[in-house]
Amino acid sequence: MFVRRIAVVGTGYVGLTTGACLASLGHRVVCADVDALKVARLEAGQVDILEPGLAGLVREGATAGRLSFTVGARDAVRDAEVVFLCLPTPMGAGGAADLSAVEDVAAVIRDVLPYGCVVVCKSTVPVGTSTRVAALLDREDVAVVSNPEFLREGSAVRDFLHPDRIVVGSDSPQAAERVAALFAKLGAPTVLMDAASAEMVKYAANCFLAMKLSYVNAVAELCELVGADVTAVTDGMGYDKRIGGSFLKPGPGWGGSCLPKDTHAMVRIAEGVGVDFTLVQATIDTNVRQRQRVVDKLRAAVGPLAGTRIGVLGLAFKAGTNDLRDSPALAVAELLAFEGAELVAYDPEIDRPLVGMTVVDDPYVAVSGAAAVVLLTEWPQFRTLDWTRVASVMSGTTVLDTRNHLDPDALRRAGLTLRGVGRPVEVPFS
Ligand SMILES: NC(=O)c1ccc[n+]([C@@H]2O[C@H](COP(=O)([O-])OP(=O)(O)OC[C@H]3O[C@@H](n4cnc5c(N)ncnc54)[C@H](O)[C@@H]3O)[C@@H](O)[C@H]2O)c1
Ligand SMILES: O=c1ccn([C@@H]2O[C@H](COP(=O)(O)OP(=O)(O)O[C@H]3O[C@H](CO)[C@@H](O)[C@H](O)[C@H]3O)[C@@H](O)[C@H]2O)c(=O)[nH]1
Repeated sequence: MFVRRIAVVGTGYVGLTTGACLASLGHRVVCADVDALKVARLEAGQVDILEPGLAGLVREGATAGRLSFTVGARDAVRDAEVVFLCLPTPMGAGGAADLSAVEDVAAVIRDVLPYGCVVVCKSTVPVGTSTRVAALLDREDVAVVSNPEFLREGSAVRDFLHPDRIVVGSDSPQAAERVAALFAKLGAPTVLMDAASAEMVKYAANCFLAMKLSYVNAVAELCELVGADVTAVTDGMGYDKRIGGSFLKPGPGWGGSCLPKDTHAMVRIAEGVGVDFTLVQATIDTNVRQRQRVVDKLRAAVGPLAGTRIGVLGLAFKAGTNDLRDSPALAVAELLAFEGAELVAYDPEIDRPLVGMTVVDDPYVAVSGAAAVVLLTEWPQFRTLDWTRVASVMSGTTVLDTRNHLDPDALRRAGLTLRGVGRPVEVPFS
């Protein structure tokens, strides 16, 4: 394997994982960020995001002299053969992807890139961004490659090192081969294509995943009305290999730093070429409805929410992460707070104050005095709470489990009334 000198710009979930994993494959990697404090912490071996295995890889890479950190992109790229752009592309005005960080960095590095290096866009970006980056770089000797990333938060290192596939797109086949070769050791299926198609793969995949989730949430809604149990329904569906059993769990709506912004961006991309992508818009609308459904169920169970104490279990957008970006739990909490509910929340990985609620560091304090408890994130430890103790400190008896995560028998034994999603009003014994 060729050992390459690599620069990674942006040390967030994608950049830090990319840098640490490429260093673990033997490459020499410099990671750059604008955030000087973050760089200082990384230099000291401190990783602030919750990603199993990442801190270990960062320390190993640094100790072996293969991984270093610096502030600002210019110094990082001076000596690089390959430059990965792992920059944020958040939802901008009107829902389109905001490409300013990618464009700023392209403009900042253009005159210091070594002759013949390759610039790789790993950020999720609309079709045409590679061409735009190439125009900003304005360097005939520098090829631009699209290499979308498919890792999930909470399993970033595992997903990076054991990907289902690697997608590499470029209008320069040689540059695409050069980038694909960096990952050769992973032995993953590698799909080479043109840049536009690679850029589209990422949105098409994320929108499909979001559509699957909105579909299952809509099926769950129907199940409640017709008297079916969505758990049995998805079990029966998932054995069909064409459907697959994963991504079929209903919940309080999907969230996180990617699916919400990428679905909105896809709608805008379609609009830009005169297409009304109603399927993706309906996926978004169905998702927004799920949050209101949680509030409606709580109101139906305990009456008007103004002045009513609700215990909230879980704030992160899914279990296994401390990321709150576009968390459905926060969206639900905001709706509850708007109706005047008094919220006391507990999440095992969140210990900072949040607007509209009191965040506590003990689940039993969160549920104390609550007329109802709502579980919004499927942390494993919630299953093993002492539900008899929970029942003894609550003022009411309703537990709304928006993830169908809890053990109905344990709650029933504690004298609590469990309401789930897509299941009969009172969840039967399992
Ligand atoms: N988070 C994920 O699970 C995930 C997975 C696949 C793809 N993506 C995509 O990857 C991209 C990055 O996402 P992320 O979650 O890693 O973002 P992030 O917000 O976690 O990290 C981005 C980093 O870039 C830094 N940065 C911003 N402007 C900079 C600049 N001008 N120069 C240097 N550094 C700068 C920020 O300080 C931050 O550390 C996005 O396009 C996202 O859609 C994210
Ligand atoms: O059966 C399921 C699976 C997921 N979710 C929810 O869906 C959201 C997104 O989950 P997940 O996809 O695991 O989170 P991310 O880490 O944001 O990963 C997605 O977004 C990344 C950024 O683009 C992509 O790289 C990944 O492939 C894609 O799965 C979360 O709110 C989950 O709770 C459900 O409600 N039910």
